[in-house]
Amino acid sequence: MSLSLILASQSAIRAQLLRNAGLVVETRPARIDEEMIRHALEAEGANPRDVADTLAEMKAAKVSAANPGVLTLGADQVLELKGRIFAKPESPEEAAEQLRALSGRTHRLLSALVAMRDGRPLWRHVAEVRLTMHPLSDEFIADYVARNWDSIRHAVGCYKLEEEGVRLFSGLEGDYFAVLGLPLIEFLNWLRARGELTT
Ligand SMILES: Nc1nc2c(ncn2[C@@H]2O[C@H](COP(=O)(O)OP(=O)(O)OP(=O)(O)O)[C@@H](O)[C@H]2O)c(=O)[nH]1
Repeated sequence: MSLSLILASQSAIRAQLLRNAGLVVETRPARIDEEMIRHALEAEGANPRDVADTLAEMKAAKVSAANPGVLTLGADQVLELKGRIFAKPESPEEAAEQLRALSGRTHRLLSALVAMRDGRPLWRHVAEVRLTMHPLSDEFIADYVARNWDSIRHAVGCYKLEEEGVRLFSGLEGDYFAVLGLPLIEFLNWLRARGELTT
């Protein structure tokens, strides 16, 4: 019998990664006001890691409370460049501006996952990935965004590593799954240690 869980996320790739691993996943997006919470946390001086962890926990908590007894996951990603936090782009222009800022530099992606049951945190992990972009011309950026906007609009970094976005990078230190949306290996290790996975 495969493990069943609720994923408190609208992220299609997060659900796909968990299903590809053989888990039975029901998605229930948490729909919290991430921007308001992120700004409040930053105003209190929270660092990007804590912002991602807190948002992931809040998403899990909201959905877990409404689904008693069911293992519920909340996830969040924060992109940080030189202390500045980036969120998902609202427009192609914003995506181009963000990619110009990331071009030729190394940024951090903090990918948080929190597991809860009945509103109680059982496990949490924040993976850090350092991604180095090679220098991109403004012309390439404009063309890349025009061709990929419908896809990259759903990604915090304005790129999808499993698609053409891989071409933007000259280096990556960390976990591929954490870039896509969640630290999958660490989560499966925890499930296995609890005896909730047979392999
Ligand atoms: N497919 C893909 N998605 C990416 C990549 N990098 C970041 N993302 C997505 O960017 C989004 C980060 O924004 P979040 O606020 O954490 O999540 P969300 O999509 O708003 O969904 P919620 O969990 O409901 O908040 C997630 O959906 C990630 O899966 C990537 O390389 N590939």
